[in-house]
Amino acid sequence: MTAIPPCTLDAHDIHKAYGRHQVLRGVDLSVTRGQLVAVVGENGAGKSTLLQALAGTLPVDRGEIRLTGSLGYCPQDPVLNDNLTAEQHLRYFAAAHRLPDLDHGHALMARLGYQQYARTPAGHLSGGTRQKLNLTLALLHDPDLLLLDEPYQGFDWETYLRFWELVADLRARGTAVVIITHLVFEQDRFDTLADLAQGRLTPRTQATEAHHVSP
Ligand SMILES: Nc1ncnc2c1ncn2[C@@H]1O[C@H](COP(=O)(O)OP(=O)(O)OP(=O)(O)O)[C@@H](O)[C@H]1O
Repeated sequence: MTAIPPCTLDAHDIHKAYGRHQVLRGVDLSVTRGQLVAVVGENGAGKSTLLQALAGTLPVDRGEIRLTGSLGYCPQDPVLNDNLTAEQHLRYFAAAHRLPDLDHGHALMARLGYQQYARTPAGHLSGGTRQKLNLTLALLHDPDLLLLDEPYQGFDWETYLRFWELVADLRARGTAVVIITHLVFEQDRFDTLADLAQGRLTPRTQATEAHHVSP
């Protein structure tokens, strides 16, 4: 009998309230290697709350989250030190992840097209470039699971297309990716659309022919 590969992420019965405002009311989500999952839902539905909970940056009130492997998390608002350059951010994060060099970081910078800003303090970067750096930092250690909260806000069209090429490569190598998105036109790109409403997540499996839609 073939063994079923373990889920990269397995979240069960997640509850989270802010005071008396119950935002998550029993969310279940399983993500396997190479799976690309979209989390959709209205403004205020709790998508960012869910991603923060999955990333472990927000304690939950109830439920269980199991993660196999390493995690990369790209929050909605870049968490950068305005006084450090893009290059210095790479250096700090590389040290934190005990990476031997910055080669991967430099490759990501080049791929996302902002290497000319390597020596610019983050406080002087444009919103889109800050977002590119945010994404680079989440990808630096080549995580097994990537959680992205509206990662392409502020990206120009060229960068947006490069972003999707990058995601396709990651997925082909087995990275599991969860993305919060509001863009209806791109929803065919995902294996699964998971709808967050009334504090619960309802997954819808996409048609298989939709996997390789060109930009
Ligand atoms: N730290 C907080 N304290 C209190 N309430 C919060 C906090 N963070 C979020 N909320 C509330 O929880 C609800 C869910 O917020 P969240 O940001 O998770 O929604 P979202 O689906 O990501 O929204 P959007 O699509 O607008 O980004 C909202 O009503 C929001 O006001």
